[in-house]
This record gives sequence, C-alpha cells and structure tokens, in this order.
Amino acid sequence: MQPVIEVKGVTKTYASGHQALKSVDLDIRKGEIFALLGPNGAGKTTLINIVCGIVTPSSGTVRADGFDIQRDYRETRSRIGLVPQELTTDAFEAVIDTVTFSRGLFGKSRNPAYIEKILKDLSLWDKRKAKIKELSGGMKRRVMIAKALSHEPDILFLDEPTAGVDVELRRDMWKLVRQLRENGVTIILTTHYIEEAEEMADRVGVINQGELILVEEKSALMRKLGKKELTVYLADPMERVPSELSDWNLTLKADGNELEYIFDAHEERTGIPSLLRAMSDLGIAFKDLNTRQSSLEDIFVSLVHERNGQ
Ligand SMILES: Nc1ncnc2c1ncn2[C@@H]1O[C@H](COP(=O)(O)OP(=O)(O)OP(=O)(O)O)[C@@H](O)[C@H]1O
Repeated sequence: MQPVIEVKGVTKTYASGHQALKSVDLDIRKGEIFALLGPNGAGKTTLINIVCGIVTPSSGTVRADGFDIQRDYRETRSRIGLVPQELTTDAFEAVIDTVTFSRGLFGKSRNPAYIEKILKDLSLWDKRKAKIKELSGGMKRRVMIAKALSHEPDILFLDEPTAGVDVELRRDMWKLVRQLRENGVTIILTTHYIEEAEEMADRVGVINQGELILVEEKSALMRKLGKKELTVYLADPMERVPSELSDWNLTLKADGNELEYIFDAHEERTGIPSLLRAMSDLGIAFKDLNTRQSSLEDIFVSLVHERNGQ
C-alpha cells in the first residue's frame, strides 16, 4: 500500500545556519498512529512544519496522499489537520465562530452539524458561545484540536498535544485520538511523554539532533530492546556485592537493602535460579523478589544517550 506520507531526503538549514534536519526519510502508513519522540530541539516541529507547508525544506521531497506538498500545496494542505504546539487563535472570538471560520479557510462548504459533532466530541458544546480568552488552558487546547479537525482532514498532526494538560484531559485526548483512528484518520504526534507513545502508538520514530535514528513497531521495539530487571529485597543490608556473585550483573541499591539484577529476558537462561542458589549457599536471605520489564522510556533514554556519547 502506498504510504500516506512519504518524506524523502529532507534537510533543513535555517537562515541562522543551524541544520535542524539531516536527510530524513520516513513513510507514514495509512491509518496508523505514529509517535515521533526526541529531546528538545531534535527537529520534530521542523519536520511537522515542513510536511504541513509552514516551513520550506532546504532539499528533499514530501508527498501526502501522492501529492507533492510544495507543487500541490492546496491539495495536500486540505487533507492535513495540524494542532500546533502554541495556542494561536483570536482571543475575542467565540469558540463556534473560530472553528467554523477555520473550516471556511479550506474552502469547505458550511456544515453546522459536523461542527456541532466535533464540539460535542471535545466537550466544548456548552462553551460554544464563550470567547476564547475566557477559556482555561486545557479548553483552549481542545479548541485548537476542533479547529484542526474542522475541515475533515485524513491526516492529523498533533505537536505535543498534551503538554501541560491535566491527567483527565490527557485521557480524553487519547480517547479522541483513538476514535479518529477508528474513523480512518492517520495520526502523527510528537510527545515528551513517553507514556503517551507507549499507550497510543502503533509505530515509534526517534529523532535526535536532526537525524531519524530509529523507526520501529512499538511492540517490536519493546521486545527487542527491552531488558528485564530483578530486584531482590534483602533481609539484612549488605555493604558490597560478594565476589562469589560477580558472574551476575548486580548492583546494590537502597542503602544496601536491594540487589538489582539486569538480564535479557530473551536468553534461554536468565541466570535467576543459579543466582538464587548461590545466594542461598552464601546464607544471604531475602524478603521478596520483583521483576520489571524496561519501559519505552528506558529504551529511549539509553538510545539517545548512546548516540550523544553520554
Ligand atoms: N525559525 C528558526 N530559525 C532558526 N533556528 C530554528 C528555527 N526554528 C527552529 N530552530 C532550531 O532548529 C532546531 C530544531 O527545532 P525544533 O523546534 O524542530 O525542535 P523540536 O524537536 O520540535 O523541539 P521541542 O521538543 O523543544 O519542541 C532547534 O535547535 C531550534 O533552535
């Protein structure tokens, strides 16, 4: 199937001379939720703004639904909805007017029933007559989403959709994003909350210093790079790890009260039974054991650190 977005060899050097993107290639599949992760300044917004036609690439091409984003700007832009990071909208306008106006900007005919539906989906219907400046930050963010959806796009970009919103709104947004996907909308989101990518994404891309260093199915990524961690809660604290246990990768934690063992869950032998036997032989008693699978956050932090030589 043809990708819904094809980014080929895209670079961006800003007028300041800063190279924000170094030859990015990326295909987005129709109907997926793709999470773009990366530290501050990695180039996420630059990439989104290029696809949305707000920033011009220095080189390379981007196609959306088969159309070139520069040559066929109107075609591609009408298929794309963008929820930008910054809230920019007319403070004195009423919610319903600003959302209706956004639809008109894309040359779509009026459709009050559709506008009513998105305002209801976003719990904004009761506030439809309120001026933007009278809304809370979370509600303003909902208005930005309503505006981005006003022209019924097939592709939705969400740049940090849940930055600074409360837990409840974040859950609501996740629900909404899933609903949109069920209706066939392709979603690309950037986030600093790894939990968000872990919860939502089908695929994950990691961008670092303008380079796309990884694109992977989320589940495969977690299987491949995920390590497991065993914590042994000791009955009595220990000063150092005994030399007899040096075959295992152990770290003493919590003032000597916990032993941490990192192991590869895919190895046939995890080393846990032999470790416990060796501990028993040394008369080391424990109160409890716990194992934990490393999260996407652990994977992300170690990837970026590895790259940056930290
Ligand atoms: N208009 C501009 N002129 C010059 N440099 C810019 C411009 N916009 C962004 N940059 C620089 O390009 C780099 C990438 O910025 P970008 O906003 O794409 O990063 P980001 O990954 O979205 O970061 P964040 O997570 O902080 O939003 C940064 O070093 C930034 O300072």
